[in-house]
Amino acid sequence: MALSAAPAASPQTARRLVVAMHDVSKVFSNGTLALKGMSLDVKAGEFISLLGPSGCGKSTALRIIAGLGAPSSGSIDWPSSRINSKGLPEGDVGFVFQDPTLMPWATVFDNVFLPLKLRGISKASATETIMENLASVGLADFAASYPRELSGGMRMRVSIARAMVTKPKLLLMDEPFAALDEITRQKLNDDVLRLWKQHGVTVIFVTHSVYESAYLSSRIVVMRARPGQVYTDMAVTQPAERDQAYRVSEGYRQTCQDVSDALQGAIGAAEVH
Ligand SMILES: Nc1ncnc2c1ncn2[C@@H]1O[C@H](COP(=O)(O)OP(=O)(O)OP(=O)(O)O)[C@@H](O)[C@H]1O
Repeated sequence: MALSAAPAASPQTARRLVVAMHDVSKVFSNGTLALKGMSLDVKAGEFISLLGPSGCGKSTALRIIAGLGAPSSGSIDWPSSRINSKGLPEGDVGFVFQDPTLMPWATVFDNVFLPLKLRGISKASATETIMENLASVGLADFAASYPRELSGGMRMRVSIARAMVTKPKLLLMDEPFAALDEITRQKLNDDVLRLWKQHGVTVIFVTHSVYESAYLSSRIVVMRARPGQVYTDMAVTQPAERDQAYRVSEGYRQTCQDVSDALQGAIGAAEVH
C-alpha cells in the first residue's frame, strides 16, 4: 500500500516543527468563511501538497502561513524561527505564485537579485549566489535575458530561483504549474523535487491535480470546502525516488486512486447552502 493515514509515529514525527497552524479560521470582510478551525503541523523536510475542491481555502491557508493575510482567529507558530515585529519568520519563507510575477523591464539576473537587494546586499556580493541559483534551475545561460524572451516554463524557473535565492526554510507554492503544458509541468515537477532534496527545504504545494500531488508529495493534505478545513491527511510512504518509472508504476496508480477517493469524499462532505 503506497498511501496511509499519516501515522502518529512517522519518520517525520521526530523532526523539528517548522510551522504550525492552530485552529485557524478566516472570515473575509464580505462575510465569506474561507477557513474554519484549520490545524496543520509542518515538519522539516516534508513535501506537503494541499489538495481540495475549488474555493476550499487552499490559497487562503497558504497566504496566512506566508503572513500575506491574518487569521480571524487561531494562530500560526514558528517554533524554530526568529520572529520579527510583525510575528513573521524573517527571511525563512519563499513564495511562488501561479503567475511568475517577474519585473518585465529587468533581466533574469536582476529579477533573481531583487530579494537580496531588498535586504541591502550589493549586486557584486550577490552575483555568485544568483548565478548558483540560476544554474540550479538550468538558466545560467539566460541571466541577461528579459522575461519576454523566455517560455512560460523558463519564467516559472526564474520565479523559483528568485524564491530560493534567500535560502528559505519553507517554500510555499500556489498552483505554480497549473498554466503550463503537461510535459513542461512534469519537467518542473522533477526540478522542484531536485531542489527539495538538494536544499533540504520544506515545501507546501497547492495543486488541483491528484496526479501532481501523488508524484511530488511525502504527505497529502486533502481539504474540504464550506467550511474550509482539513478533510484527511495522508502520508505517501513509497517510493523515495520519484521518476519516470514511478509514473508508470502500480504504486503510483494506487496512490492516485486513493487520493482521488479522498478528494471525492472531501467534495461530498461540503455543506450545501
Ligand atoms: N479577498 C477575498 N475576499 C473575499 N473572499 C475571498 C477572498 N479571497 C478568497 N475568498 C473566498 O474564500 C474562499 C476560499 O478561497 P481560496 O482562494 O483560498 O480557495 P482555493 O481552494 O485556493 O480555490 P481555487 O482552488 O479555486 O484556487 C472562496 O470562497 C473565495 O471566493
